[in-house]
Amino acid sequence: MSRQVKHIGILGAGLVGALLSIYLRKRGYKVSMFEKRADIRKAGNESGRSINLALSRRGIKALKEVGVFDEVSKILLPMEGRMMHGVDGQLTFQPYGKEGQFINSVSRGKLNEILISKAEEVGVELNFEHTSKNVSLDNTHVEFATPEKNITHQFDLIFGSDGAFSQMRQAMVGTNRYNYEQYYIPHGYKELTIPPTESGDFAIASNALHIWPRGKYMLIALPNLDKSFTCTLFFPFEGTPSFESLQTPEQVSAFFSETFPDSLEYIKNIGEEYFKNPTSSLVTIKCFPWVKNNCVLIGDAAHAIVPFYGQGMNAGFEDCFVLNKLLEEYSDDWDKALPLYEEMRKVDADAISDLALHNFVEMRDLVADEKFLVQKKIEAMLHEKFPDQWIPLYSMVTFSDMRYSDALKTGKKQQTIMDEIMSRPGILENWQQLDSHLIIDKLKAF
Ligand SMILES: NC(=O)C1=CN([C@@H]2O[C@H](COP(=O)(O)OP(=O)(O)OC[C@H]3O[C@@H](n4cnc5c(N)ncnc54)[C@H](OP(=O)(O)O)[C@@H]3O)[C@@H](O)[C@H]2O)C=CC1
Ligand SMILES: Nc1ccccc1C(=O)C[C@H](N)C(=O)O
Repeated sequence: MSRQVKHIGILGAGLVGALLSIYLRKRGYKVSMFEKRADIRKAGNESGRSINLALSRRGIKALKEVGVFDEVSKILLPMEGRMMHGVDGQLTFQPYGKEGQFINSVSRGKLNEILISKAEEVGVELNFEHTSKNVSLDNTHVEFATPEKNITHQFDLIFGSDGAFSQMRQAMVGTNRYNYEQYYIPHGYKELTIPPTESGDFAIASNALHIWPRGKYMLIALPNLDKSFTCTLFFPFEGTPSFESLQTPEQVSAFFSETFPDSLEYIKNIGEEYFKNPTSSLVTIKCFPWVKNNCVLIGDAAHAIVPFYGQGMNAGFEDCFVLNKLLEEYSDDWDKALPLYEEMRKVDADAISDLALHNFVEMRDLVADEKFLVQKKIEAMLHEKFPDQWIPLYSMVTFSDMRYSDALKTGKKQQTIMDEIMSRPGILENWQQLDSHLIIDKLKAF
């Protein structure tokens, strides 16, 4: 029987749920959104475990489509490249793309507030402090726990945008022949802060994403609107050094002065700061299908990825954009749109999931290697000369909207060619003499 959809329920008013609600309301549906937390516009959002987000092309495109980008643009801080901090305090800058291309540091809380306000403005029914407890995949209803009582609501269609530990996905996992996989990396993360200087300025350059790459782990810092930086230490849970091996303020202090010495000029009282915030874990989750009867997963609920490419939110926003395009194309025939949505997005989510895991190695290790930085320069040179024929992988992912799966495929071909080039003797000194036409021909023939 075909789906007749009038009333849609959305579980989770995080970034993806809130954006999705705007899309669907604008298409004319009655949309009710339910969020476990209190309204962040009133309650604030101080979790002490918030990695700053990097909004880029895909996310921006999805925000523009529903007319919310102008508002969002006011809270963005452009980052034009990576600023690497050596142990000796030496700084090396690596641009992300061509001149004028950048990614945007943005606070999750502030962005979420804008999206929720927009959802309210377009007529989405908002329900806070509603935790979905029981999703009936067969009857399309949900039981919610609220501070007063439990209540059940019935819908024509329900989206689970309730994040990495989705309650709706939990219900799906319990069904026959459901595929589910989760993987915790050996590292966790801890938030630290670089406050503004006494004169109220940024302590370090605000137009870059700062990295202290140290091989097996790293510290990063992204700028905030109040001129502070949110730093994140990505560090193994076990071994030496690790979260386990640093137990006292003295140990932390000694470790930081040895490993990230210049950071101590900016992070005040690291011994105390370190123990203020919790240590959180990092998980990759893959599952399929994303659609069961009239229940649909989207965003992190469908594909939780590690944060290292800065693409989790962009990918979730792109889910909304793609779904909306399919609904447009098939005149809101959900029976046609939903199978295509899950088929297309699953392949792309798997691709960005793998890319994100690899970008951790790039950020914590490769960016400290001269050879890697020269490879980036060669690829930038090729892109400059042949803008449509050689697009570096980072640019395909971040500054284009080609499918993640296509970017991954092309990136692998390019890497094979670059591996051979980088193995040539003297390449570090002579790279500017490379015959770029020959390289492009190789890629075409691949
Ligand atoms: N920078 C960071 O620290 C984080 C970034 N993100 C980014 O956001 C992107 C998009 O995330 P998105 O898919 O929207 O997921 P999110 O985790 O941002 O949002 C899900 C929302 O649903 C809430 N929720 C969870 N369970 C229930 C439930 N049973 N009933 C009702 N509400 C529930 C969550 O509350 P609660 O959070 O209390 O579980 C949260 O507010 C991610 O890919 C990632 O890039 C996401 C999380 C952290
Ligand atoms: N937002 C982040 C959060 C955590 C870790 C990395 C990011 C990034 O954005 C990395 C950036 N894309 C980079 O490749 O340098």
